[in-house]
Amino acid sequence: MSVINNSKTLLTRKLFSHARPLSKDSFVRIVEVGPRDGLQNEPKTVPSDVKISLIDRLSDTGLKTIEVTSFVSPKWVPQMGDNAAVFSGIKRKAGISYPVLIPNVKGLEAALKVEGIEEIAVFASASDGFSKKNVNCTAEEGVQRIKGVIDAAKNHNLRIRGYVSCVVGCPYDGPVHPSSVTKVSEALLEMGCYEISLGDTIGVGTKQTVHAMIKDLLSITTPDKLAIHCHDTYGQALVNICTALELGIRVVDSSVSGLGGCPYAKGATGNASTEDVVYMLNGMGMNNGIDLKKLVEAGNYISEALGKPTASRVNKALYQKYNL
Ligand SMILES: CC(C)(COP(=O)([O-])OP(=O)([O-])OC[C@H]1O[C@@H](n2cnc3c(N)ncnc32)[C@H](O)[C@@H]1OP(=O)([O-])[O-])[C@@H](O)C(=O)NCCC(=O)NCCSC(=O)C[C@@](C)(O)CC(=O)[O-]
Repeated sequence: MSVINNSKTLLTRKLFSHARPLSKDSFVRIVEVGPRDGLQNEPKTVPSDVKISLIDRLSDTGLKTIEVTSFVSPKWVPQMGDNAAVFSGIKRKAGISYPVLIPNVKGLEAALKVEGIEEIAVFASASDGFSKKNVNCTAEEGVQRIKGVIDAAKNHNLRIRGYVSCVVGCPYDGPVHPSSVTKVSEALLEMGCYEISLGDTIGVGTKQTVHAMIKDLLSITTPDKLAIHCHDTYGQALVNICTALELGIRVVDSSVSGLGGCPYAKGATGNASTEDVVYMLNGMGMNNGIDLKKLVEAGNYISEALGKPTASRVNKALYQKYNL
């Protein structure tokens, strides 16, 4: 289906024109996690060429960071079993970082065999319950395992991003105290992560709990070392992202078409959709460098490939209503 035709150009310009001239300070970097966080939870195998085509489309939208895949055990997450083929198949563009998620040294070794991997992401949990289900060890053991990965990665000059999951609530342990998040984040920063992405894995956070969690972190670090990663299970993702922006965070993780969820976090839905985040940022006058129309097209591509409706409200409104 043609996404745009000439007769609709005027309408399109109107719809996509709300970005205002912005100060440098207001730039927000979006980390697109759809190809990894988004697809890892899909029950049916997504063909590698579909994943590659999605990433190539995303590379044309203006995104500066696209998480491509994970090198986790295929026994645990079969959907990511084609990691090397997917990474090798994409057309990498200059100026875009393509991190991959790494759980252990074995995963790092596998990633190092693939040409072109320059950035990795490691992941820990602020709660024991989720850590045990997700990586088969306690949160503390998980941090020690990550240390091994980071020490080895440093020998290869890789950039290392850190995730902390369950930053406000755990599906197994319940509410998570901010101090647990601060403790794990501090350890990862000290080990050499350039940034910590704060994952509300099951989307239970509210303005108040997310605010308290970030405030606690700001006693040991600065907002430029933090990113926010919200799942939208309870419809709070955009509010929680705004809360992070108000506290000075300028990196937002999101997932095209609102794909996603973690196979080991029961009931968790997808991330905040990248289309919704970009629309919101544009409306707030916060520059992000992303072409919303191309993003909507990428979102529509993957929704059609998966045979399910988009979870993005903005995608629905712009694509389906106006047939762009
Ligand atoms: C960490 C382990 C491996 C421990 O799993 P384990 O079973 O304790 O590990 P193991 O060392 O006993 O290995 C089991 C088997 O897996 C193999 N194996 C072991 N490691 C690898 C590897 N890297 N690549 C390929 N194969 C591997 C290993 O060789 C062995 O194979 P076997 O001998 O039975 O044939 C496992 O628990 C795992 O892979 N977990 C990952 C789960 C996952 O991917 N979860 C989703 C990502 S996290 C997330 O989504 C949250 C986030 C980041 O988005 C932020 C947020 O939203 O909060």
